[in-house]
Amino acid sequence: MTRTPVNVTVTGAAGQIGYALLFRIASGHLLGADVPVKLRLLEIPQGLKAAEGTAMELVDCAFPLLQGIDISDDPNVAFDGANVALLVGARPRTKGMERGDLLEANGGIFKPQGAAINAHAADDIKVLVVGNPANTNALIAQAAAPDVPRERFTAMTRLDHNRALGQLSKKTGVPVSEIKKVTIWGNHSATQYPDIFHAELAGKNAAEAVNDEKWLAEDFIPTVAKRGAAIIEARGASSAASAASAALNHVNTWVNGTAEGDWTSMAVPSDGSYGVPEGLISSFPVTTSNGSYEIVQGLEINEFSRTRIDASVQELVEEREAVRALGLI
Ligand SMILES: NC(=O)c1ccc[n+]([C@@H]2O[C@H](COP(=O)([O-])OP(=O)(O)OC[C@H]3O[C@@H](n4cnc5c(N)ncnc54)[C@H](O)[C@@H]3O)[C@@H](O)[C@H]2O)c1
Ligand SMILES: O=C(O)C[C@H](O)C(=O)O
Repeated sequence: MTRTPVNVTVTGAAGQIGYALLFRIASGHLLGADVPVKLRLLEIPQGLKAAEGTAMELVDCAFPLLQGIDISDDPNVAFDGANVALLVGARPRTKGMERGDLLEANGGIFKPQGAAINAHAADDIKVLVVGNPANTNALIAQAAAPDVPRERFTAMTRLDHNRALGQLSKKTGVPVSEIKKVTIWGNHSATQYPDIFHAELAGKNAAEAVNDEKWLAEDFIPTVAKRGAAIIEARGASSAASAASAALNHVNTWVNGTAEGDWTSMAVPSDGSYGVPEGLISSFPVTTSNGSYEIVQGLEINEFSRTRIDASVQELVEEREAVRALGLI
């Protein structure tokens, strides 16, 4: 039987993450090697020509799974029938811009996009927000989509999760494939907390195996948390291929499930678990199956972790207060 194609909407399609993402979606890395897709690309008017160029290249790849590409600058068109939405396009911080200005500018993007998702997306819509500040942009889009179940709005901390795996592997020599149960808590920002106290390295507790709290506090945590800035410094542009790869991982895991004995990190609406105020879109350890996720329960949080989780969550609280004051949620 021929499968119905899945409609995947990508915003910011002509940007650098978009360029690293679209070819892999079309070749089956988002949903699976047997799932046909239709791409719906959203750009601002100035980005349409470049998006058309990318669409020409996608056609030229003759991907067997790609069953159509539509391009629009109208969110109501781009989200029509969307089953998966990757909200990548965002307003970057420019010189002289305060955090409040950044949140307001992004409100102008994510509020109408949330409303368009509410009005036009498919009933099974799953949303991943990549564009920064990702957690709070997801909150803005969610607030504008009251008819969509709130748990369908998520933000990306999978890149941070993957960065943590990479750093642990580099330190210990244990291959990434044998590292499990790493967690990113909180915001996708420099306050995030990469936690290895529950992680396993080749079956052994990672914090015990590493046994080096100085490295943990002074090297591992800041390296992971500030990796985005380090990439910008080195490349002169923010992470693109690794961000695209993490976005594919996030959705693929959400749809197809976490491996037995492992979990992943996703920023999802809090249900109050681990003292994170309800409704904040904060990163947690989650397991997924049958297209749903659950926050891992019952983990013991030591003092070292508690302070760091609370600091990142406090930043999210402040961002929520700021967008509330701006009338965005
Ligand atoms: N969550 C993460 O882990 C993570 C990692 C890396 C980058 N990011 C963020 O992802 C975002 C995109 O990064 P990039 O490198 O692709 O940026 P980019 O500037 O190369 O591309 C952004 C694209 O979005 C488009 N755009 C802007 N407003 C739009 C709108 N209203 N509708 C549709 N498209 C719109 C722009 O025209 C541009 O083509 C940035 O906010 C970046 O900070 C997040
Ligand atoms: O775009 C940025 O500011 C950095 C990005 O969020 C990243 O983590 O690489």
